[in-house]
Amino acid sequence: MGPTYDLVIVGMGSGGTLAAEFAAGEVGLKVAAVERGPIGGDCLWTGCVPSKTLLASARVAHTVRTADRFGITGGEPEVDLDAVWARTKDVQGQIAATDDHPDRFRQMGVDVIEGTARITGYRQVTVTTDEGEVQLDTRYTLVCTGSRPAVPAIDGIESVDVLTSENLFTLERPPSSLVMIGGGPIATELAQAMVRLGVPTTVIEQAHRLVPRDEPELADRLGQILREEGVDLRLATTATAVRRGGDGVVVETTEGEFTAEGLLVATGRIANVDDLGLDAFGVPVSAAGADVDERNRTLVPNIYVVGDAAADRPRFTHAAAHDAVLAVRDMFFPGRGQPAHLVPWCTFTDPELAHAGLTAAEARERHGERNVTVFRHELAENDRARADGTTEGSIIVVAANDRIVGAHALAPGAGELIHELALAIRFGIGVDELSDLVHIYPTIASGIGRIGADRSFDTGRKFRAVARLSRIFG
Ligand SMILES: Cc1cc2nc3c(=O)[nH]c(=O)nc-3n(C[C@H](O)[C@H](O)[C@H](O)COP(=O)(O)OP(=O)(O)OC[C@H]3O[C@@H](n4cnc5c(N)ncnc54)[C@H](O)[C@@H]3O)c2cc1C
Ligand SMILES: NC(=O)c1ccc[n+]([C@@H]2O[C@H](COP(=O)([O-])OP(=O)(O)OC[C@H]3O[C@@H](n4cnc5c(N)ncnc54)[C@H](O)[C@@H]3O)[C@@H](O)[C@H]2O)c1
Repeated sequence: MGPTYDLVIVGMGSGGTLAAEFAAGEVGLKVAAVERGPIGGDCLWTGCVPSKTLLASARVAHTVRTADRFGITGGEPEVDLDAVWARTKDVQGQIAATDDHPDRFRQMGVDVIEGTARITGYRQVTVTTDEGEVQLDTRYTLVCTGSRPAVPAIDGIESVDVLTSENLFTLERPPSSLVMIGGGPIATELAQAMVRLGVPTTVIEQAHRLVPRDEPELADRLGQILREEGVDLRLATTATAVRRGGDGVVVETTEGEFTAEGLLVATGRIANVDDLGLDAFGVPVSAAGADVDERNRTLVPNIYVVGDAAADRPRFTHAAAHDAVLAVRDMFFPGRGQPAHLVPWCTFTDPELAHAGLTAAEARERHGERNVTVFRHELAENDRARADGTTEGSIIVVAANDRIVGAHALAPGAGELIHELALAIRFGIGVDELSDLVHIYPTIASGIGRIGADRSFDTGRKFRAVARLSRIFG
């Protein structure tokens, strides 16, 4: 007799839920899915959903605060933090009751098992449930166990209550002031949200800019915007010690001391692979995750690892979801489906900062200085941005040998408009061709068309100049 299951999925977050939907709902495989907490994972409970919900409330507060700019009487908004926090829980509840409800997966034919899984054989997963241990025999195992916040070993950190993305959203209300250690996307989004909601916030980042993986010029401008909104941004500053004091927490840094009621740490992640037992079967694991190739295969042919649990993979919901479906395709329809060539991302501040492909510096390093051209559109010259009063930002397009290899936007809705440029990178489109698409006026994205139009005008001019010279000298 063969194994009971075609596929056992460990972890029902961004990767696991999509894999279950595809494997059971679309392909009709016999699937078991093990989850030790509520379905939805980091994205629903501690990540994307609560942070974006918070940012939405913060945007409203900011609009009220700055309404005068639009000829409407505004003023300092009265923010009910309990209600703001309750709203995030409400939105989470709506998703948990619909898209991420266990019964939705059961209706697809998935055996949803509540418990903690371990890999106990090449084709076996053991689950510890409230009722005892259950052994699942399976042809394939897909591990999507996610990651958790890494709390750095700063002197004294164990002596204070540390907030992270895991517990911030479970509070009834946030502290009255915050120091954040780390200036990656988590702290950057939360710092703007907090300050707009009236919670004084200091950000301590050891690098010279926020979101250091993004296009430096745009990251610097975002930092400037956050400063103007009131974030006490301390760049090139490292937290060295933490202690109780001043009715809260004192953070000692290389640039002085900072005090607040609460301390939030967002200094990166640790993959949830340490106690899975993967290493016993020859799969190397570390804090970065389990070793996988570009198709998320481990050294064990029937065990795949995707999402935040995989080492050196982009840590985003969309990346986990794409890789999870690709892994199932690979298991049951080998060779079908493409690994993600390009994973764009966006930091959902206001304005948003979106990223696809190479930064200008990365392009120069890869393609050579003289083969790289950087094109830009300033929102200050964009009619829609003028009308909306959102002229702070730019769209930057990086081309190498006339093909687009990178795109970066600091703009309202940058996370939406970056897709067009990501597609251009994916299919090797040239900057000239951007103007082949008639862009809707007035949109921010029309700036992309303008980059293309200016470029083809430029190319045409150069072409005509060369033709003229060759007529004269040829
Ligand atoms: C504050 C914050 C904001 C974010 N914002 C964004 C955003 O805007 N956009 C974006 O794309 N990404 C965002 N992310 C990142 C995103 O949340 C993660 O990249 C994504 O959720 C990873 O998906 P995953 O499937 O790998 O893991 P998860 O979705 O975390 O799922 C892992 C699941 O596995 C379960 N599990 C773990 N171990 C076991 C075990 N042994 N047995 C059974 N179950 C187990 C866990 O309980 C969990 O449910 C954000 C993250 C944070 C923290
Ligand atoms: N909008 C989004 O897509 C989004 C939003 C939030 C998080 N995420 C995902 O979650 C991941 C984790 O985010 P994150 O912000 O925790 O991590 P991160 O690794 O991206 O950033 C951590 C930052 O902390 C700094 N740091 C580390 N130790 C420090 C110290 N002792 N003192 C001062 N600074 C220190 C680092 O220089 C770094 O910039 C991200 O990489 C991203 O993949 C995505």
